Amino acid sequence: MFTVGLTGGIGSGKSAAAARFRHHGVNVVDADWAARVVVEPGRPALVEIARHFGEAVILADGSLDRAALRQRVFDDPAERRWLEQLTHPLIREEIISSLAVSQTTHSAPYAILESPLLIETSQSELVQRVCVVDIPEALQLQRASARDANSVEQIRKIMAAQLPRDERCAKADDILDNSGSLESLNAQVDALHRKYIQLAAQA
Ligand SMILES: CC(C)(COP(=O)(O)OP(=O)(O)OC[C@H]1O[C@@H](n2cnc3c(N)ncnc32)[C@H](O)[C@@H]1O)[C@@H](O)C(=O)NCCC(=O)NCCS
Ligand SMILES: Nc1ncnc2c1ncn2[C@@H]1O[C@H](COP(=O)(O)OP(=O)(O)OP(=O)(O)O)[C@@H](O)[C@H]1O
Repeated sequence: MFTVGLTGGIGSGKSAAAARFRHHGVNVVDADWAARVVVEPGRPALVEIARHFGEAVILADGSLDRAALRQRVFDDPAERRWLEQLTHPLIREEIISSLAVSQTTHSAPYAILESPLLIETSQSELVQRVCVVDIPEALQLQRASARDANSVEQIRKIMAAQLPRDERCAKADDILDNSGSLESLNAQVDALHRKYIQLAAQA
């Protein structure tokens, strides 16, 4: 099925845009969700993580202590790369399975892959078009820190591990400007939805 990649840095508004695409009956597959599934208790990747980082990243109930691992990997790029080489191939497989159900379960003629690291990884091979949710970096920092328990310092480190704004926008086929209101974002998504229906029909 024709698939559009929806990307943007942390706190840019991908989830907000994705919610509007879902409202139109589009199957939105979320890479952050896939990243959680592959490290659930009982999955081999969680055993590997515990072996590499130690029991300090495992909670009493046996699940991953995400805050502890976040601290470890965004403080040390080598540790982040280790985690990525383990999880990214698994995340990709999970995404492929979730995209496969689009045709049978959703009314829209195209699917969305929502991913913060679409352009940074081989996930870009899974899409025919790239849509970037764009906001100035200062606003990104402000919205992400208002939402998360993460400190401003930690969000800066996460942003540093992602593509710079200009490089991401340079790879975009379409750009959603989310520096304004949610109403403005929704109106832009509605226009893109109409465009993607046409593109899917031609594909
Ligand atoms: C380090 C982990 C455990 C922290 O979990 P936590 O629940 O705190 O954050 P969550 O997964 O919701 O991610 C929040 C945001 O951080 C950013 N982020 C996450 N991982 C990465 C990464 N490897 N590089 C750059 N940014 C990242 C994204 O913008 C994401 O939306 C988790 O992010 C993780 O497992 N990351 C590695 C897998 C990955 O690359 N996921 C990104 C989607 S493919
Ligand atoms: N246009 C807007 N006006 C005001 N607040 C907004 C707007 N768009 C999104 N937000 C808020 O900004 C925060 C980040 O948005 P959202 O969660 O959609 O970003 P995201 O790109 O999915 O982030 P992440 O990569 O961290 O998952 C949320 O608290 C959201 O409610």
